[in-house]
Amino acid sequence: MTGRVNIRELILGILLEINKEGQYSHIAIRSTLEKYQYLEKTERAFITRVCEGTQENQIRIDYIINYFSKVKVEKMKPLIRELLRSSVYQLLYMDNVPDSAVCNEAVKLARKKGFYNLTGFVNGVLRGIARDYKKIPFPAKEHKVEYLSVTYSMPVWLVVQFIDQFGFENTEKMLQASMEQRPVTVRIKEYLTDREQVIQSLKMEGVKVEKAPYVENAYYLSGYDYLPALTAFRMGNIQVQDVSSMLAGEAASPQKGSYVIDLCAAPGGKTICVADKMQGTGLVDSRDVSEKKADLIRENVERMGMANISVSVHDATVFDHESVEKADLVLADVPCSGLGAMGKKTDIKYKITPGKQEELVELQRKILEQAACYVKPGGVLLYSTCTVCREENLENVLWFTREYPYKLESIDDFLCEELRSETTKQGYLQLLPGVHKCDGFFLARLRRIE
Ligand SMILES: C[S@@+](CC[C@H](N)C(=O)[O-])C[C@H]1O[C@@H](n2cnc3c(N)ncnc32)[C@H](O)[C@@H]1O
Repeated sequence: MTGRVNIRELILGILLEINKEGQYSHIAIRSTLEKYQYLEKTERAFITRVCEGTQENQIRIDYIINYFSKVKVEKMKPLIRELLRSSVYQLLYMDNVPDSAVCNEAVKLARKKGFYNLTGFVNGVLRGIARDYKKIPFPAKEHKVEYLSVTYSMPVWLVVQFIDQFGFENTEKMLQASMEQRPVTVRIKEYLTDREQVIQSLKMEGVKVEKAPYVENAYYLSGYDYLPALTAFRMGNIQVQDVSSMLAGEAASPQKGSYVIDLCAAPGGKTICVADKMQGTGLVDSRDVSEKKADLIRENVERMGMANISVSVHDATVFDHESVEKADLVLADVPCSGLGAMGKKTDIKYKITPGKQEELVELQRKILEQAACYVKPGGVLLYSTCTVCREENLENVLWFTREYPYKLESIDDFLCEELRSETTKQGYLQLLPGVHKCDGFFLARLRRIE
């Protein structure tokens, strides 16, 4: 590794930024990598892997450290805590890094950062773990909450909520799935696009293309270096989107010529999907809360070559007189806790708290209140989130149907046989990672009755 900078010191800096200063992990990692652009590819990969892995497995790693250390993790100096965490990750999850190197580097770094009196402590804890890791008594399966929390590094309050809502078995499937890697999923554009030709072009560039489940034009891609460099991407024939999100477009299923308002649209996934389904007709009025977000939509709309989309900045919690009873279809793909995609965003599970969840429910209902006014009588409101929490999903929809003149209507006609169930007949679908073959997601189709 290069002598110019200590890679493990950079990792320490990133982890402190995330856990002490509350930064999102992908932002902290990205800004460090941008700052040190001269690093070699292997060094960049090492930094990303250790930071993401340490974050993802933090609760389990802390359990291990606490077993070997008299001072508990939460009482440690932040720098020593992050140093131990990232070193334990390397010891236990990275076979190609020798244990002695991990321990020596950690001791050197503790000394460099001025913690001379703690070098013996750091050394003792790490060598103890390297030697006796197999002796740790991890929680047994009978202790359901602790077992799931430590095995899958999931905060206890979320484990309790999940078991209550989905039962133990489904919760374990969800948590297991959240730790597995899945290939990137893309939607191949429908309108004026020859799907077979797009697949051929991807294959010719060495990409492995596999059919993804549930949606006709959903595919898994792997084996490429840089997705934006692929011809199919540059030509606007494919759009990165999880199958769960594509299902919102399926359930929305707009008529040709419709006027659609997408209230929370960035980066534009569902906007594009719905506009594509209208085959160049009608208009999708695509909105988000800031200019920065609107630009993200514009970038994607332009690349995909969609003419029936207009993009603007609008706060969905603020009433818009101009839109009253104008839309055939309103999409309310609201901000949410994002726990359906916790496998992709490793720190989401630590950032959300019961208080933040309550605030989100309030925001979601505020957006729904406005959305209710924009749908024409007889029109459709499609509510969706990328989370699994009942409070943000079914409970919001049931509240909405009590307060506003809407009723849930069956989505069975828009879904493949495999996804149809009692709830889809009633008008909603809760997807769970590990139970379904996609991210966690919720969608409900509501018809305005007066
Ligand atoms: C789940 S994401 C939307 C994803 C998007 N529909 C797609 O398919 O690509 C939620 C969006 O809500 C936006 N948002 C948050 N608060 C908002 C508000 N008050 N008004 C409008 N949009 C808001 C966020 O900026 C974010 O882009």
